[in-house]
Amino acid sequence: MPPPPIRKISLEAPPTVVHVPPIPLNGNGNGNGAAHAGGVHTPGPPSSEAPVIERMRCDAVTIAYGPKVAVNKVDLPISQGEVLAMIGPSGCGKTTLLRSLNRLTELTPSASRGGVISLDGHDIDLLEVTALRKRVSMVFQQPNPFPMSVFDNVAYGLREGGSKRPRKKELMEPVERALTRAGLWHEVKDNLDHPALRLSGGQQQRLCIARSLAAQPEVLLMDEPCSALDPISTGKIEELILELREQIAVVIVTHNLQQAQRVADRVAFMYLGELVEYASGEQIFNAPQAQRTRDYVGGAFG
Ligand SMILES: Nc1ncnc2c1ncn2[C@@H]1O[C@H](COP(=O)(O)OP(=O)(O)OP(=O)(O)O)[C@@H](O)[C@H]1O
Repeated sequence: MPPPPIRKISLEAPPTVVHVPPIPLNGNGNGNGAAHAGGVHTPGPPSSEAPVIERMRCDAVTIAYGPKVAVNKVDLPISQGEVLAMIGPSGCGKTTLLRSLNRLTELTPSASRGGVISLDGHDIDLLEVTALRKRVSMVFQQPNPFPMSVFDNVAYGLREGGSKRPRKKELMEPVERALTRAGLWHEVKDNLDHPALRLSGGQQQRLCIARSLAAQPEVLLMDEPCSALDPISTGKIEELILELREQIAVVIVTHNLQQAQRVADRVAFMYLGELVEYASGEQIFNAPQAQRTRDYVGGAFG
């Protein structure tokens, strides 16, 4: 698909666009500099000092719906070993950018994209799309379990694509592992044959995460995963996010700035399709560089 024409978005006051510096792989192995040094930003460091490894990268990514540019020339690294939160007011392009990471934007006929998105150095446009979506998996705002049993929901990703259909017995161990990683095993282990739709909203969302994890993704994209959940379920998902970041790259879109403070090592603040500031959570919430970021995290606009 040809890249869309790069149009200047008209802004009353153009935001300061901060170019993304390369992530330093520093001595403490988490690439965060002072991100964990204290202040309001409190995600615990990965327990095993997991190294930060860049898995994906956006270079000059522009996405338009017809003539309307929704994301404008965004450069962004996405790394395993830390959680990236995308924040910004409604309509600033967070979801559009997130969905482009596993080419879900292609499902919207009017959408076109320019720039390059790479996964482990390979242009995702050159990858087979089903394989890409297994490697870069998405959890949506509303839990969307399939109308089948708890077990079959998680086994779905394992059964897909293989030349031979594995037996239920062979699937039990990977299903248990995925449900355990999603923090749901103990709540459902005696009811694996029950319909998934009978689970609570929070359990359904963790089931969807387990279904994604069963396919062993390298990147997990989460679009407002807690917006439909109560505080206890939200807390469980946030704990899970912090555990997962050691093994995979996690990107979360959230409107909830407290949530971003709790879980994010890195934060990308977007405004009107531009990446205004990309920095550690510590910097974004305690010492933002751009006036627009200061206004947003300070609550001057939402
Ligand atoms: N399918 C679509 N067709 C046309 N325009 C779209 C489509 N989806 C999104 N847009 C537009 O693209 C821009 C960015 O939308 P997007 O949903 O990515 O923003 P967002 O920051 O995720 O917003 P929110 O926080 O409200 O979910 C908006 O102006 C929106 O109206």
